[in-house]
Amino acid sequence: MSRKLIVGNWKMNGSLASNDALVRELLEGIGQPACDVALCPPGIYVAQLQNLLAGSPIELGVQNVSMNENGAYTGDVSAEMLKDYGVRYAIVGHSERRQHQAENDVHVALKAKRALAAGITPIVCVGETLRERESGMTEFIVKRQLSAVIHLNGHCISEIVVAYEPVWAIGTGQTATPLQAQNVHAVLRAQIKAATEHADRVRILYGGSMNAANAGELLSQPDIDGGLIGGASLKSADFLKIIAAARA
Ligand SMILES: O=C[C@H](O)COP(=O)(O)O
Repeated sequence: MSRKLIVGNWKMNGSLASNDALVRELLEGIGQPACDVALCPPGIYVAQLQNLLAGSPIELGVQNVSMNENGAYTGDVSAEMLKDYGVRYAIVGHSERRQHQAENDVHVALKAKRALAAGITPIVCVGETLRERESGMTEFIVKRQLSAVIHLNGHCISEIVVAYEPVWAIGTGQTATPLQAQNVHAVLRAQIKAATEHADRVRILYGGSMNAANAGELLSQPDIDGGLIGGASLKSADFLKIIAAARA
């Protein structure tokens, strides 16, 4: 497996001043990381982050991308526009967008397609709610979510990143155990293997209350290739510790 990938998803947090301070602290402490690292600020700060991260080992990502090409889509930002700003990754299908913006599997698959067409790597989020887990539907839900993306993107599937984010673990402090996460990652890995002979290129990240204390054990699981970090990515010391825990 290739280098691990650690992605900070700032969600709707930050300001010009606090972004500047956080990125400077990260750049002072990061050295030569043993993994790939990216930050996904709110879209309005993409230009600021492009400048702050220039020439650094940290790449730029975004939290969303339009499912449409340029045109009459008020309020949308296209993958082509994001590419203009040096964006390397786009999170698609985060559960907060599925829940609050009514995004469905088809929207997510289209967003992944637009990102790939623009040369941006989509980070496709999948994950079950607590009720779905308790009903024994975890495998069915994550496979359904990923299969929509596979169906629309065909052989390009080897170019995506997948993030398994159990909804019940996001922002709750209730992390999936390493075994719970590994079991779902193994299911996703098998699904990707059935879709492409290049499945080994696809990194599967874990997200959901990953922090400096639990990152090492989660990242040591055979099918966990990195992390998608929310709250802990807003604190430079914590995020740097997670980066340090991510060795190939
Ligand atoms: O995108 C990140 C995930 O939603 C995880 O967020 P969290 O680390 O705050 O639980």
